[in-house]
Amino acid sequence: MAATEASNAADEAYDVIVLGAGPTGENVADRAHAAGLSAAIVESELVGGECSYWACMPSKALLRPVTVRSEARRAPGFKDAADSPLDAPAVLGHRDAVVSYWKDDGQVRWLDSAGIDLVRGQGRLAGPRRVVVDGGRVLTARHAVAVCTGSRAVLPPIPGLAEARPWTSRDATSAKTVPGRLVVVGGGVVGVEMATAWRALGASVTLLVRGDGLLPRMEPFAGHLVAESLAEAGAFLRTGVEVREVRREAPGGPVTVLLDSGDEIVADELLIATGRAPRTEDIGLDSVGLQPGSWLDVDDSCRVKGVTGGWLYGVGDVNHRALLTHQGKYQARIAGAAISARARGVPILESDPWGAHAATADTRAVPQVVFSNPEAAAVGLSAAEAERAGYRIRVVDQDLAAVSGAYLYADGYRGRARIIVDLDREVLLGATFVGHGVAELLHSATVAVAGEVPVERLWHAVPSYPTISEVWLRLLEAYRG
Ligand SMILES: Cc1cc2nc3c(=O)[nH]c(=O)nc-3n(C[C@H](O)[C@H](O)[C@H](O)COP(=O)(O)OP(=O)(O)OC[C@H]3O[C@@H](n4cnc5c(N)ncnc54)[C@H](O)[C@@H]3O)c2cc1C
Ligand SMILES: NC(=O)c1ccc[n+]([C@@H]2O[C@H](COP(=O)([O-])OP(=O)(O)OC[C@H]3O[C@@H](n4cnc5c(N)ncnc54)[C@H](O)[C@@H]3O)[C@@H](O)[C@H]2O)c1
Repeated sequence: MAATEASNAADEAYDVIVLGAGPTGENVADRAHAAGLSAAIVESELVGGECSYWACMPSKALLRPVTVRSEARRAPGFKDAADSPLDAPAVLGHRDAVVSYWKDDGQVRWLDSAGIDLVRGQGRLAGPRRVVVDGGRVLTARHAVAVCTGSRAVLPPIPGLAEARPWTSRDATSAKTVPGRLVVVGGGVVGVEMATAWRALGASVTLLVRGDGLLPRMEPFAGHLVAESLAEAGAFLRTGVEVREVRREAPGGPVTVLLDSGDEIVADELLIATGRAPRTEDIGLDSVGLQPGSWLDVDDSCRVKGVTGGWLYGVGDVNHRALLTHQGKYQARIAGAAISARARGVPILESDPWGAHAATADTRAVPQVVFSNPEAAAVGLSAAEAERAGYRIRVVDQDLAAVSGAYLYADGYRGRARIIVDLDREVLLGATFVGHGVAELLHSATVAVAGEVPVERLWHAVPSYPTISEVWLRLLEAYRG
């Protein structure tokens, strides 16, 4: 259909059309509907998206028993009981239940109850404000189209890799049996979490990392502590290696991974966890003057730059601002508010930093928990990022094991905490915690960073005794001297 073709009587008109019913798309549609706009959401697979079926939910279902067992092993009275291997079929069965057996009835019911129309099929832009579903049904948007099509795993151009049919994150989160030997390529979040889970479920795991450590986007001590614990769990970690070639002679047979060093590793499965690409190659971006396959370049209200009329939004993974479910949902709340304000003709949007229509946290206060064993949790800038950005900073470190709450939490507790203080404003730019039980500690730091709470006021935020949160006190004492 020509990009300029006018809408006709058979077209279905909505105020807002959302492409992709992942966590982000669901929330854009919900916010639009809550503001009194009509909304349709187009989904080609399962309502709930990657997060619900092949990412956050199944991966955390696999990892939770790993953490529980590890903590139980450090609790007097439990050690022996927790020494036996994990019951892999039970863990995999629980994972299947957590993802509702890859059926989306529950999420569809939620869409119904929220008053959002679901259109099943592959959506493509066909010119301004127009979406064609599966090449037939035509939807038109009075105010906005929000592209929330997410991301998929990338396969690097390694000879023989595609032919070897490696696991991607989808296979690693949905596999029905435990491979005997698993090679994982990539030391980022997916690589670390999946190496942790499958090692604990009984696989012999070799983790191949190109750089010099794990979790390179976090403070270096996070990667060190997680690597130490993976090694103690029996995983093999090889840093500074590059995969040169991959061979699988027969489908389902063993796979051989050849390294630059000349070494060969033979395994039953190979997981490639080397990052993501946007799902924008076949959504008609060319019909509105954009490059198919590109990340969507958006402003702080998540409106795509350079599109005449300003009706196109890119929200969630697809804009590459922060590839996390909670940030996608946050962006959805901001974009939903901006769409409805613009639809009402509000003359000036609240687009200053931290305004209602600016996803400011995306650049200042992104929290992330890596559900490794131990957990690694961080928000805001690392020391290296703060220095690169030109801040005058002081880095304050504390041994988490020295806190009474940690001492009681687990025998032989190991962990570390760091805050980054902006010396000019005396507020926190970032914080990192590594150790058992720190996932739930992170939000305190997120409030401090996003709230730009002055250090002198944080001094009055008294942590309960004896909790791991008491590390806040130690950090502030060390800073104030
Ligand atoms: C293994 C793994 C674990 C993760 N764990 C976490 C975690 O613990 N915490 C966290 O915050 N983040 C986690 N993430 C990241 C998280 O999954 C993503 O940030 C999140 O799913 C992004 O949401 P989204 O709605 O933008 O995209 P998606 O969840 O990818 O949803 C996009 C939807 O769009 C649909 N779609 C695509 N193209 C079309 C089209 N043309 N027409 C119609 N529909 C279309 C897709 O079918 C999909 O349903 C993890 C990622 C991976 C890979
Ligand atoms: N708990 C969580 O919050 C969670 C869990 C999983 C994934 N995620 C999100 O999903 C996204 C994707 O995760 P990911 O781990 O795939 O990506 P990533 O970008 O975090 O890590 C990919 C790693 O692979 C390395 N790499 C790239 N090409 C390579 C190659 N050819 N050979 C070897 N190594 C190579 C990169 O240097 C990088 O360290 C992340 O942005 C993350 O935020 C979040």
